[in-house]
Amino acid sequence: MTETGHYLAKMRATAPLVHNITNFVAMNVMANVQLAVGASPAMVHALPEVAEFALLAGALTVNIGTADTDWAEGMVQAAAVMTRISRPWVLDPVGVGATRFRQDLCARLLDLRPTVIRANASEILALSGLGGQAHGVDAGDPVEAAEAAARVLAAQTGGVVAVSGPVDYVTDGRQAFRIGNGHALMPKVTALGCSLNGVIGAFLVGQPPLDATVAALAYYGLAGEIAAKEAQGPGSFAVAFLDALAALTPEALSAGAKVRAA
Ligand SMILES: Nc1ncnc2c1ncn2[C@@H]1O[C@H](COP(=O)(O)OP(=O)(O)OP(=O)(O)O)[C@@H](O)[C@H]1O
Ligand SMILES: Cc1ncsc1CCO
Ligand SMILES: [Mg+2]
Repeated sequence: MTETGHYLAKMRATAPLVHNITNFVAMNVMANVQLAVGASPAMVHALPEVAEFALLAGALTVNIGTADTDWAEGMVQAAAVMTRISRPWVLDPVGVGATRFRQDLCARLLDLRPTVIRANASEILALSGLGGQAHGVDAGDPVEAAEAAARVLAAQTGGVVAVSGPVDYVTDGRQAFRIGNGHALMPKVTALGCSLNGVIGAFLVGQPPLDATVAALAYYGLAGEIAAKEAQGPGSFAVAFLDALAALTPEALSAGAKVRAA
């Protein structure tokens, strides 16, 4: 694999416009994360304009965390546009195991073949129909428990599947990687998983999906490690994390990335 820093440098050089249909909890955090990494975020979900806006973006992210009926239609319309014009899009099936509405919406979105699915282990298990022990939107299963489900989903969609957790697992159904970067404070700040989708989306623009996703995860986790060194707890960590994302250089990423083939 090419060095991870290469993908960060290329993303920053293009400063891609990323269209996000995300949840109310994540909107502000995610936009700030995307600005910190060097991308250009736009949070657009209104049904009359969402498909039109998708045409402008280099990548789309779809997160079902606080969807309602109109948002769901907008997600399907925008994802259909991206698939039709061969641009990348990322699906985060937040809390998919919890309700019928989430399951039905995710089934429609899976049919549109997301370039990348990024979720915690419990969501990947639920999405593949294998169950899982979610606590609402939080994971209750270890990453290893979802690795086989991730491979099944990747084969089904033809895309990349990323399972986040203490050690992330990424596969396209043929190759797989584990990324050891990250810090235990990350799941203590809400919407950091959601915001990670936005970083993956930015890395996907004009770059190969599997390698771009691995690089985005290593970058995100390494920024978490750096931020944790000065944080007193989840509050100061959130602030330090934005600073670390902005300050990390491609060279430091290549040096600090903990990526191994699985
Ligand atoms: N225990 C941990 N140790 C180290 N890194 C972690 C740990 N848990 C999560 N991470 C990292 O946190 C980031 C977000 O992943 P996480 O699995 O928490 O997403 P999520 O459950 O979808 O979060 P949310 O729904 O709150 O947005 C990833 O970069 C992941 O590697
Ligand atoms: C807490 C929460 N509830 C719905 S979406 C969300 C953000 C983390 O997934
Ligand atoms: Mg999540």
